Amino acid sequence: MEQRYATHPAQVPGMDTAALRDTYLVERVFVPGEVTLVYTHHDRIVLGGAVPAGAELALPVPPELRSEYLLERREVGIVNVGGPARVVADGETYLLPNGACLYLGRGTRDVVLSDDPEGTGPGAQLYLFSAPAHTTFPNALVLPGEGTVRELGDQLTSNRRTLHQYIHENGVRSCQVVMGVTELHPGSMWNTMPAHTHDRRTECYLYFDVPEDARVVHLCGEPTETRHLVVADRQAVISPSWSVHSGVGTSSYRFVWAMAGENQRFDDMDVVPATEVR
Ligand SMILES: O=C(O)C(=O)C[C@H](O)C(=O)CO
Ligand SMILES: [Zn+2]
Repeated sequence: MEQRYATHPAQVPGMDTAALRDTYLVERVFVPGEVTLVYTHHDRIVLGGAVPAGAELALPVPPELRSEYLLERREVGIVNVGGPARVVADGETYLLPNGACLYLGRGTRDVVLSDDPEGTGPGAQLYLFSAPAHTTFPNALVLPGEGTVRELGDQLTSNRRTLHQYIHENGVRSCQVVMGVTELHPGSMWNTMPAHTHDRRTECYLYFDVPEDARVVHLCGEPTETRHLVVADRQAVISPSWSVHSGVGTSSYRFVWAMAGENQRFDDMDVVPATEVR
């Protein structure tokens, strides 16, 4: 499993584009027929993707975790960003249409990922976001639109968007993971502007439904020492607790946001007025 070690904000000014991308961007999340996992030491998050491509994929247990199975001491949030999926967890079957979110708690041992055999169209693409878990919460499936919905932004500021909270304090309960999906309305391009940081949590974004010829310019770094990453469809960004995480696309898109750390309070964020960003 690829490992990304924790970074200090003072390292960023010395990073060129390649170093920024090697450190904070995960370019190949979805590989047909595989489960890919990346371990970041920022809050010991494991993120990755599973593309069954007609096969059945078991959640792997990377030797670096020194566990009997992936969720022995962990929990995972899964969002399907592809075609209809099926997840069988310790014998329980969950069917995930595009946009659905499944939470699997600590102690869930046998997890098998596949395309929904009754599904049609493209194959499943499951985004995985895992954090250490100190206790067990029940497995739970949330279908698109069933979570807590927030309507944000305005067309006039090109950031009109719908934010779906799935795993959070007032939704599906978990130890650390907070997870949801934000969709930009047609013609809106900016997410998370004004930007913010939250020193209590690391946050990762997986951008998806980015047209093939489009890109998202993702703003990162400390508020007064920003850098950017040019992100393509189905690529993920690791945002340390001290980093802003905002993006503007050359087209509208969706993204999965997911956090882990000290608390699970979604609104616990330190907003940075656009006038103060450098
Ligand atoms: O578009 C947005 O705004 C978001 O999706 C914000 C993220 O959920 C986030 O950064 C929460 O801390
Ligand atoms: Zn955030």
